[in-house]
Amino acid sequence: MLELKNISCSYGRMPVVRDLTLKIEEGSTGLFGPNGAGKTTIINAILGLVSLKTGSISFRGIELNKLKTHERVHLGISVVPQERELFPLMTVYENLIVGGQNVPSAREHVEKTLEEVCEIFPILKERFEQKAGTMSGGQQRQLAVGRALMAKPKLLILDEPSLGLQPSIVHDLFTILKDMKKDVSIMVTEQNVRESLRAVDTGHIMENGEIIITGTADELSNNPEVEKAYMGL
Ligand SMILES: Nc1ncnc2c1ncn2[C@@H]1O[C@H](COP(=O)(O)OP(=O)(O)OP(=O)(O)O)[C@@H](O)[C@H]1O
Repeated sequence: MLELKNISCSYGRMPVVRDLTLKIEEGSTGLFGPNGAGKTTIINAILGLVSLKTGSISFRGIELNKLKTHERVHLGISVVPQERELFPLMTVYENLIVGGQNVPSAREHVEKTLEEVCEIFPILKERFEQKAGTMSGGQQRQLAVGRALMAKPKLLILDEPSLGLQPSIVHDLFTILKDMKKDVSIMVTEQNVRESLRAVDTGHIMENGEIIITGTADELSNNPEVEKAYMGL
């Protein structure tokens, strides 16, 4: 579905992603690693917001390197950024509708997609008239995911969705993501390896801009190195 081939990115002279190769299949994948490992930079490179020093990225067989960000989004890549970036003064309903307007192929299905999103996140329907900025952190995260889904993506990328949420809410969110992967492929970056391994099929552990371990969720859960370094044991 998504293939990153030997990509490198830097900020000025500082290399941040180093000759990284990564293949993301349909289903769900986790990209794990500590603060500063380069996870967000990879997402920005996929969107074309950070340029590649070397390598190439392709999505469903189409090379992205020369495409603008909105063209990449139109191909079916939707990102939920770390900071959520909702429109806080607009209502929940308006935020969702805006999410469905960005991609031409999603526009004609807005009403149906809205129903589907509200089935996944019933709280959003209850709060349609509420201003997004007045909702709790967990509800705002659900809205951010819901808004991204309104674009009917083929690949949904979530950048550290657990950030700033209390553990019970994180648990619920990953349960929802686990169910959602039947309909849309998911790539999630996380520092919270333990929770996210419940929701993904495969995972990649990053350190210093490189992938150091790859495996299925089971393999990573049972890998003593992963347990020691990333699961607080
Ligand atoms: N715009 C920027 N300019 C300069 N350096 C940056 C910029 N953005 C990120 N960096 C640096 O690049 C490195 C990788 O950052 P990145 O945000 O990709 O990591 P991350 O794995 O997503 O971590 P986090 O959990 O903090 O989001 C870090 O050392 C960071 O300080």
